[in-house]
Amino acid sequence: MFAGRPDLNVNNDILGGAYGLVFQNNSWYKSQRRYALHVLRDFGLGRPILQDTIIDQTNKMIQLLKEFNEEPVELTPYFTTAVGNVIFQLVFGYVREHNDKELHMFKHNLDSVLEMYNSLMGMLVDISPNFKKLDHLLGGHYTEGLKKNDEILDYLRKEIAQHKKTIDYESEPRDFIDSYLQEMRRREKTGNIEEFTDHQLLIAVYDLFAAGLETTATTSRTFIFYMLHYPEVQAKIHAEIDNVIGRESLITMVDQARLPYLNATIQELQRVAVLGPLNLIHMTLEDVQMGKYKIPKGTMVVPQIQSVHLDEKVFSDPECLIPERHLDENGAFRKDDRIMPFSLGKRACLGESLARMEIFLFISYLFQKFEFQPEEPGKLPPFEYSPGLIRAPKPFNCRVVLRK
Ligand code: HEM
Repeated sequence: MFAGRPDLNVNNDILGGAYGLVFQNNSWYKSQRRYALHVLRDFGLGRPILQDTIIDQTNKMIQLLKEFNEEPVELTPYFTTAVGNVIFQLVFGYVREHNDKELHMFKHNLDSVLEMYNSLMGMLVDISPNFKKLDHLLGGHYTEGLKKNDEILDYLRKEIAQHKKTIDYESEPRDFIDSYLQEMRRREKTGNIEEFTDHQLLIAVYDLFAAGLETTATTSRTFIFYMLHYPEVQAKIHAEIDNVIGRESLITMVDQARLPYLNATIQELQRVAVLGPLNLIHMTLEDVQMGKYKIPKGTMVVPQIQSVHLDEKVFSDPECLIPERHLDENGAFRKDDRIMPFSLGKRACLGESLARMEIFLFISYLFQKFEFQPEEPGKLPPFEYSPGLIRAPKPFNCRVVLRK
């Protein structure tokens, strides 16, 4: 009933209409969602390509951070490279170097487009496209955002064209684009193309970056932010990793169940950090009766995750990070369904398993090797956030100290 998405005018400008995996047409979202989930499962579980990429990217990040020799560093670009490369691997079948200009330009362009959604002009355009005529009076950000959007689309079109030249339709797919092209070919043969078109592929790929990059990178960076504020929690994570895994051993997803304190801290972080306070907009697909209220079909609904995560009736001291609340009396991890950073229901995050794998592996490896300290003793980064749909701590420096 709540599984629809509104038809936003901004999406006509950015995505050419209701396509992709986030804002796609409400009558066929299920088939696209199912297909994307199938591909993610294939690369994540069927063949552990993504786990290998995450571990490789984390090791590269560790090498780069060592080079700072404990001098202050801002971590955003390192998480951008690592998370960006996991999506590059998934979608394009290759990764980029840390200092690769195109990867960071790609992320910069995506940030500009996400800002458009949140801008005053973005909201006005949703009321009427005519407001675009006033963009120059408000600084021209909307027009600028559309230029960046064109650059992203051009980049993705080039990648898809390259895949079309090099794909082997009979072999295992190399990545998401190959899988999708093979599905299109199968459907062509049966005369059943439906919504599996070039444009849908383009926007689906776009959405994997738009939905998967900033979210995962910011969650990981916010984890470090909180560990600066809670050194006693950091010390317990170190102790658990030392006892269970050791300082040198490889960590894989099999080890996750052996690290209850780390799992509890990640769950608690995802509760307290409220990465997406306003979630994504939903729309009712039919009339809904909720108690005494009737919500007509086609109403926009904005679920507010923080109304649960930060409700003191649900969690005592809701603003404090207390991993122990997710451990039972034997120290075993308790998953809490009231904590829903990936949302709920038919439109819940499509990349949840991938994101969970990334966060677990990044964090476990980084804390196996490093202690994270404030830039100066006692100089903690303030709880201040950059404006936007995603609640991201403002950039902060920290010292990355190799554990002896
Ligand atoms: C920590 C990381 C992440 C968080 C917290 C997160 C959270 C969310 C949330 C709250 C939604 C909205 C669900 C709703 O409307 O009810 C969403 C949707 C979505 N996410 Fe994620 N996400 C993360 C990572 C990822 C990754 C890695 C990918 C894929 C590469 C991804 C792909 C998507 C897609 C495609 C949707 C739209 C689903 C639909 O409309 O059916 N996300 N995510």
